[in-house]
Amino acid sequence: MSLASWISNFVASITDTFGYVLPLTVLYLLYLIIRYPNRLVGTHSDRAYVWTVPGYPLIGNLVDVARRGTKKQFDHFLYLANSCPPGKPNFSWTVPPVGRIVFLNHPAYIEHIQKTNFNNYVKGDFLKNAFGDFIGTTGIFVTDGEEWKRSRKMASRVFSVGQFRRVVTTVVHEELHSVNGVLDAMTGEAGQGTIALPNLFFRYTLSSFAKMAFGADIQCLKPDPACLQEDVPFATAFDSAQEHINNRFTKPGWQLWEKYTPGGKQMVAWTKVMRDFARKIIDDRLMLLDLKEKARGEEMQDRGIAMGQSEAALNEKSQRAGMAPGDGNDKDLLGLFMDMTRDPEELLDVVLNFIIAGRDTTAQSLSWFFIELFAHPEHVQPILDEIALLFPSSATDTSTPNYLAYDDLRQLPYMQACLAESIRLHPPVPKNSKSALQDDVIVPLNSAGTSTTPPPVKVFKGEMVAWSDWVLARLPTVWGEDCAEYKPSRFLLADESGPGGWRFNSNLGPWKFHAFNGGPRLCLGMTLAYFEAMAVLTLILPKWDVKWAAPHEGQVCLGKRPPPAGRSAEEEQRDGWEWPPNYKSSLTHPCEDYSATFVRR
Ligand code: HEM
Repeated sequence: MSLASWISNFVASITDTFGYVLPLTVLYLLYLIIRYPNRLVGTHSDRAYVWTVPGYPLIGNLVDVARRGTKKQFDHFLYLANSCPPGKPNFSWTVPPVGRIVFLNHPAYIEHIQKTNFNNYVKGDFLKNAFGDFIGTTGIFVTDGEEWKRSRKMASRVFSVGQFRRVVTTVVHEELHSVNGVLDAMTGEAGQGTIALPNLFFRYTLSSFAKMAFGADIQCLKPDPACLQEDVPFATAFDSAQEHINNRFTKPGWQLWEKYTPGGKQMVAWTKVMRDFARKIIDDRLMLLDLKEKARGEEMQDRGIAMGQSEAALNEKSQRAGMAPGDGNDKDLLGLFMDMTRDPEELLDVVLNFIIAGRDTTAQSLSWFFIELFAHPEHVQPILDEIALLFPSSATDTSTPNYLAYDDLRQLPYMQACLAESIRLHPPVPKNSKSALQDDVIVPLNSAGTSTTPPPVKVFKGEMVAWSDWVLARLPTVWGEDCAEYKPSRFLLADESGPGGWRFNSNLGPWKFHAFNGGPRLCLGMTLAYFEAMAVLTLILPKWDVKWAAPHEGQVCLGKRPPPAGRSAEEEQRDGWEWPPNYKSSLTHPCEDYSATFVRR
């Protein structure tokens, strides 16, 4: 029998048995598997420019993403970045429903995305959907185009006014008073005590932020250590919802999943607690404003009546709510935004967007700062010397707390460098992405603006580009061979006229030190974040010697990594760990909570 007649007999026997549909489907599947052997069906392969990380036929890298979850992925990104073949520093993977994601591993590409061709790269629906139920769909974080421009314009005005600066200073000093009270009571007469430090910082930033944003005291930080044990429903709901959203990014089809699982129902409940809380504050404030305006109107009509007791009472109420009497000086964020819009839903989104932007980021930076300081105690004395220049009495009298003024930030370059270096290594926004509106070739320019090293990258319409500041901080091509070392000197310039002979090095620019983003969407709260963090450090460091708590002192971050080799159980119990022995290795959040021992100086 010839080959042709054998094939025709074979096909005939198959179609006789199964009809046409099944064999054609199988053939089509085979074709798809051959066409997409290691990537998601329907995605582009761009072998010329980018290394495609091998995945499974038709589903791409889905298994990898689901298996690693959010916390283990950064090590893997770094591993992949270091595994890229020569000449192709970027890699891509494909995941449903997003499609192809191109991971960029050099600041020059990010500059192209966030500045040179800014309009082509948007946050897109993926992000809006993931965050929408939590912080709304109209806030600065999730919007693009004209909608984002409007939010940005409003927010920039707020950040540039002196009123906001005054409110920030007053609020931060109030919170420092509480932090000081907690630590004083905790160290007590013995002059020593142990505390869950990140918990304190999360409360410090949340409490400050609620006051700055709404003029509301949510009672999560008081000058009493007992407050650290109290549950704050708004904060609990906020934390839980935020963690839940993080997981959405590694769960394709999460919308469907959430419809039928308890996790989805919980998310609805958390969102309700949070939004109801914020909505009530906004409604009350809008009502007050209406009343005030009405009272003023009546006063205009009938001078002498409205200026009586009722106006005084309104002023008192409004002051308590964070608004200033009379001419409206010293307004909080909400007060300033209310000058621009009175739409309660829009105001709600504005405020929640700001809380998400400003609270965790600063608290995490502080938590990591101390972890680095425990590992590098040689930086403590230069910081103390610098504080002593600003607060001369602090070297001898540690009973009076230091309250840093907003305008004195520049007087602490060494401290700022230590903080910036820890933010570089542990960026609070460790990864980010954008969607391409049109096909594009990213042609990175060198400093002369001419040639193209690293090589160009092609991006197709609808694809995502992503980067990780955590990974970039650990690439020798970006920060040199000592990239993984904690070296605040990267952020210091010798300057005879500067405090302690230093000046903070801001010449690195937003693309190399990219933790605060760059281009038109540069973080609006950078100075505020430095102020909040440096103010609390100026209070704590001269007054207490802070150490990683030993297990017998109540370390809560135990068992997460092995103790150093060669130490007996008794020694470990007595001395604690030289923690973290391998803290440099990886994880973005090694320990959400850890304990620190404070010893009165
Ligand atoms: C160490 C602290 C902080 C870090 C590392 C940080 C970092 C960032 C980053 C990476 C972005 C870009 C996010 C994105 O586009 O997805 C961003 C945006 C933003 N940040 Fe910060 N941030 C910090 C603190 C703050 C604070 C205290 C505020 C005050 C409210 C703030 C306000 C904002 C706002 C409003 C945006 C949106 C800008 C826009 O899209 O136009 N940030 N920040």
